[in-house]
Amino acid sequence: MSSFTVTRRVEIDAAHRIPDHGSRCRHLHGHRYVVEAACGNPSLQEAGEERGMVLDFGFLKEEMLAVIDAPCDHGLLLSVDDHVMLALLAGGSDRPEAWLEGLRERVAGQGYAEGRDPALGGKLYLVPGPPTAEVLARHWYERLAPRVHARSRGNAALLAVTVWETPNCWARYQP
Ligand SMILES: Nc1nc2c(c(=O)[nH]1)N=C([C@H](O)[C@H](O)COP(=O)(O)OP(=O)(O)OP(=O)(O)O)CN2
Repeated sequence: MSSFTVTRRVEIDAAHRIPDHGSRCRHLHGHRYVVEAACGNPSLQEAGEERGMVLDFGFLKEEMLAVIDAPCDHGLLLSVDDHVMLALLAGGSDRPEAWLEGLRERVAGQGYAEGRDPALGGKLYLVPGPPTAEVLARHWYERLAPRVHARSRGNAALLAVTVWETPNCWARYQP
């Protein structure tokens, strides 16, 4: 059976750290992340403005910018369990415990928390585990998949998300 795949790439700059890492990756550092989303469809759409397409590249770009670029570009990607970093940032809040509790509730409820940190005012994006390339690939897959489905009116499916941390290291989530 034939099938078609389209892939869109977005790039962001972000900082992270891997708190449990035994070497240098436990220290706060940055990456030029490259994120690729691959979408598939066994056949091309037959009507409307997406006729002849799996999914309009432009629609995929809009969804990736909303889910990845807007909350994370020039941001700080942390684990909700990174108590050291979160305690530092909470120092900028009038009510640090309430701020931390709010973040924990949002990560438990929806799988992530986004916003501004009260110390530096920068973008802060929390995920449930260490922000490795693997965890981020799975996380962005889970956020993007329903948007791809909706945006293609149920025609296309998100197949995989690939996250490049460096030009030589990448991880892919493909359920
Ligand atoms: N399986 C994974 N291993 C590592 C991850 C990861 O997300 N998944 N992340 C890191 C660090 O964040 C680090 O920034 C990248 O790894 P490292 O080996 O240090 O990369 P280099 O700087 O040597 O990469 P070059 O492309 O060679 O410059 C560690 N491991």
